[in-house]
Amino acid sequence: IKVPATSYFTYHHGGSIPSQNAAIGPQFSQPVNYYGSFLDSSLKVPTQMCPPTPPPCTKSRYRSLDGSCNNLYNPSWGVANSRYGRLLTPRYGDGVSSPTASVTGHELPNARLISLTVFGESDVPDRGLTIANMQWGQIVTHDMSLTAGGTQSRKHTTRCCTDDGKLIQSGLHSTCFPIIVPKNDPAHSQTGTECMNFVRTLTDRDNFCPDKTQKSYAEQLSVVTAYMDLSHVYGNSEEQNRPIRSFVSGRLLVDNKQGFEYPPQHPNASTTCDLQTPQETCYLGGDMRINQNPGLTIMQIILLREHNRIADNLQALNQHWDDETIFQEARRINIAQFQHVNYYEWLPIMLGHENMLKNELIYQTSHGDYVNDYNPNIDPSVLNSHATAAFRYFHTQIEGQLDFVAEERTISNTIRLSDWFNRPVVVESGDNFDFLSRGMTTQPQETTDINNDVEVKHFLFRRGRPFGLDLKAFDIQRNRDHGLASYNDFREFCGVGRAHGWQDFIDFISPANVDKLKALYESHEDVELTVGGALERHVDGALAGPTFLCILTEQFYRTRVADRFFYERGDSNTAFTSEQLNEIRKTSMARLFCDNGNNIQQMQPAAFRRVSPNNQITSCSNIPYVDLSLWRDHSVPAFKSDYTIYNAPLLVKN
Ligand code: HEM
Ligand SMILES: [Ca+2]
Repeated sequence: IKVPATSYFTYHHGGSIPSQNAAIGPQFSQPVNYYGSFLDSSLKVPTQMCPPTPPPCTKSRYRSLDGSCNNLYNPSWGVANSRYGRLLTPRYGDGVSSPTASVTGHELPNARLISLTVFGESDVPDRGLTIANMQWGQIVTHDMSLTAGGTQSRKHTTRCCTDDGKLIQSGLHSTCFPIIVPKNDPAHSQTGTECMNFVRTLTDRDNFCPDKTQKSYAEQLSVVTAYMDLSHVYGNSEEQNRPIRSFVSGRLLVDNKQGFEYPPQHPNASTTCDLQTPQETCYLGGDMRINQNPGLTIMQIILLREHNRIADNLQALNQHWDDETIFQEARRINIAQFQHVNYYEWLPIMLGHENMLKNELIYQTSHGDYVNDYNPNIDPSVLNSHATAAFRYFHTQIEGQLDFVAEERTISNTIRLSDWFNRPVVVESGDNFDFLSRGMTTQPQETTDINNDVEVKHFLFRRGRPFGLDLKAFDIQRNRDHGLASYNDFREFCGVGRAHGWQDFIDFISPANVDKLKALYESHEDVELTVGGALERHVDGALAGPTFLCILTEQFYRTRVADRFFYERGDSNTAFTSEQLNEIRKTSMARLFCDNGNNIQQMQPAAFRRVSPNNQITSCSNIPYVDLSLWRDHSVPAFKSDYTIYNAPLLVKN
């Protein structure tokens, strides 16, 4: 399919707002914050701890932990605990903060019902991609955003439903927005569950300091740095970073078990993991979601071990460097490698290589070329439409059965995802780390389509019970909670074309699916972004339809050009040497598995892709590596001369 000429392909480049259709009345969303400047004043914080204005930024060689001072003109852009960005004004039911309602004023159709009737649950293996591709996506997500006040780990402390699945009738908490289970639900009717606990995201209206930039409607807060800075490995503040550092030789803190490094034990395990015994492992990392599922935990451990591997190399090369210098230099290299894998290996699979080149998300670089297009006018905030709808579309790629795979790539065991949510012990017993890593790089992910695996559709976080939550229903409910503008609003914004009736959706949505929507929603204006976008036929070469692709493309453009520390920059204060940059560009997912498994000897060079005649398993020694000897520093601590830490105050307590 070809995308219409007026589409997103060029829309973020001349700095102009896309033209508006004059026929659109004021009831429809209009672009706001196109280049975003509303965040440039104070942040909202609980009244009792409104901080003084932060001190002016010092020009550091290193990123702050909370993201502050990345943008020197707007130091609070992209920081942890700030607002998501918006492309279009929200559609709250009351225009201020209540969940989206139908244009008729009625409630929107039940989220679980939409999940059950519009979205399927067939398990179709992807023809080309491995589970590692899906799993890396979740790692990218966790670096960029996390809704405030939520938890994805265990039972939420705010209860909207009773433990036996009934709606709490009186005194319902103001943040409750439970999903009511339809009467004839194929799963939950078996156990009599009538209510799924769902808690609304905290916004800038929830008990914060006075702020002159307060708008007439609520904005949700994200608790992690918007920058692609491995905040999930290093934490989002000094307070989160300190307990996970060893303060020796620049290393992150690890527990040594059978000779291998694992994250330290969480001091309050029972609050975040679903332990079967009090002794069971539960990890502490830079992000509270580290224990959520085994594949994610493995990726977090790989990035943790990679930090320590780099630190050990730097220490050996530079005996005169102190702990802080090694820590910051290793962190800087680890982030650079991560950004490289994201922009040059992973995102092209998701967004399409051509699309990325065309929109200048990447360039055709050679050797050590710098890319100097940093733009301090662009707000790096993660777009609400990206985090709450477009990027969540890839939940369709989740595979619910995880194979254990031996070095010769034979399957020795298979586990159910829902037996291991928030129980990371599975990754550290015996050879499981390597068996699961090879499973991830052997087993196909599920096809990017309208299906969601039953393990996340009926059994999410089931904690030993027969059934659990529904991730698709959650995504739909979250879309309403955040009051996202409608699918049709985004179609127009993205140049896909505003639909004037149901029939106009059939350009990208199959007639059968349009009929399903028509049977559920009262108006075509009611169809939500997370629903409509997920039904679109994909754009050639990408894994999303034109509306989602527009949002994803815009997001990853901003994430790169709004990051002063992006690894390809040539700025003399922060740049790698051109030779070092050339080395960073050799990073690959395959090499990360090789270097950080317990004992992984072989891998296919393109680990996000299935083994094939063009992508054969080979010895790790054949896979290119980053030569860290280029970081030998002859000029005694040259790096330390302009090194300062910006000690940002904690803005909002989690
Ligand atoms: C086994 C794999 C995964 C599981 C179990 C999982 C589960 C979840 C859960 C429970 C939430 C919070 C739902 C809510 O309360 O609103 C969530 C949010 C999200 N997920 Fe996933 N997910 C997985 C993989 C992925 C992948 C592969 C991607 C994308 C490539 C992704 C993207 C997102 C995004 C963008 C959010 C919102 C983040 C935020 O701003 O808070 N997830 N996921
Ligand atoms: Ca981050």
